[in-house]
Amino acid sequence: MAWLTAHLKTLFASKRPKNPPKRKPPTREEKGKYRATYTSTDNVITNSSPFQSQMISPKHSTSTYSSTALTTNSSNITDSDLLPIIHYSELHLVPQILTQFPAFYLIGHPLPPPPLPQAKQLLTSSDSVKQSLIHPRKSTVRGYNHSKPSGREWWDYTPDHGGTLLTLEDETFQFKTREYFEKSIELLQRICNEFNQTLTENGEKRVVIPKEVMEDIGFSTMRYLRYSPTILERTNNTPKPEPPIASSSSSSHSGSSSNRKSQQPPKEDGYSLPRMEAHTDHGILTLMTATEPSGLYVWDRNGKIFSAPPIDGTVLVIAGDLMSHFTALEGKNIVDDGKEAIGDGTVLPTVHAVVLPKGGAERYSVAVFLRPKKEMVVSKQRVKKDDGEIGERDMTFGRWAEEKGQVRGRRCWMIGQERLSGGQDV
Ligand SMILES: O=C(O)CCC(=O)C(=O)O
Ligand SMILES: [Fe+2]
Repeated sequence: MAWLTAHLKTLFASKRPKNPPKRKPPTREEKGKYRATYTSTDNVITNSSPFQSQMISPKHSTSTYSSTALTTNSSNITDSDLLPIIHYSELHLVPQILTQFPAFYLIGHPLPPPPLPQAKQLLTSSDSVKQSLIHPRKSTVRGYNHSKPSGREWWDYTPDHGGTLLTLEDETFQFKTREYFEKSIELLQRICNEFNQTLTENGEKRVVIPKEVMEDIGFSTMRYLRYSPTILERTNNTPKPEPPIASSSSSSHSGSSSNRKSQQPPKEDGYSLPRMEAHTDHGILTLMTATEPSGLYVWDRNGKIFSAPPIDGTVLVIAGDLMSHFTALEGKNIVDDGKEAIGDGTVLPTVHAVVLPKGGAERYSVAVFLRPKKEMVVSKQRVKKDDGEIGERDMTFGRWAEEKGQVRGRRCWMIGQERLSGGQDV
């Protein structure tokens, strides 16, 4: 496992990609062009959007879209930290965009409205209903789960058996859930296909993402999440100072201090706001949508943070761990070669976290995870054989996920960002 820890460190300790794409600051003319396109052409994004992210329209050259994002090296969140928005008709831009941005919004897509009402319906069901949706073997990726100290609960869809297991007995709920899941997976598979359209030097298409990802839903799933101050439970392990001697005799009942502690209202100090710790997703791609208030943040490979609020009509797409395996430099693998395997076209997994803003409102979100079968080989790993020769061993998706799970702090691969994760696993 040392290899994995070392690998995680090299991936994210690197401040810059090995061959960072050269980006020139936008000229005044380019900036003007960007504004003109934004307001006058596609008219898809309106100024009513509270977050005016950049639109990558069919008329844009790829050199234009980095204009606002390259103006600062700071990891502070500023107004100019905007994620790109691309149109469904421009999916071919995705392989390049994901090397330059940790996420993008997709507009003009064929998905039905996001099943946020269904997320609310399920996650505000009675406790007995929720208990009945817990997986018999307590799987945390199937059925209902909660994490009270993090103020969130979630439910993972089970696609097998037409989505009829561990679900609500409600036809509309089941229909809308299955429909959104299936259409989202199709969309993510289409995006994957774009990675296989790049030509090699011989003019052949380079298969970056295994074909079976496009043909099989594998271990894909969809998650409904609810973040709420009412779920939060104060679990501060810091021992409380002993009560003063004078009063201790009268209050020496055992457990009184912890009782007092649990009666305290949750303190809104960033560690006790509803949240999900910084992490990367195991799979290939994740599609997300949420209600306000948002609280979703993504990091790029240089440690720069982008806020990723919901924007009407769009979905947000981020990269999972497997994208870095699939898009590593030819002949290298990220497990053994670390930074050396990262080239201009390598997509790193997107570190992301949710922290609800202070104020008490709830947040619902839907995340669709494109994941292969557990047995799918995602890369080769070099091993020293008994006779001293170097051989290769298959790294399957299942093994990757399992070994990542054994690394302490596994979900926060980003060195130096421990504060957001609270240094804890989830
Ligand atoms: O709630 C969200 O928006 C993010 C959920 C997420 O990152 C996850 O479930 O892995
Ligand atoms: Fe995630």
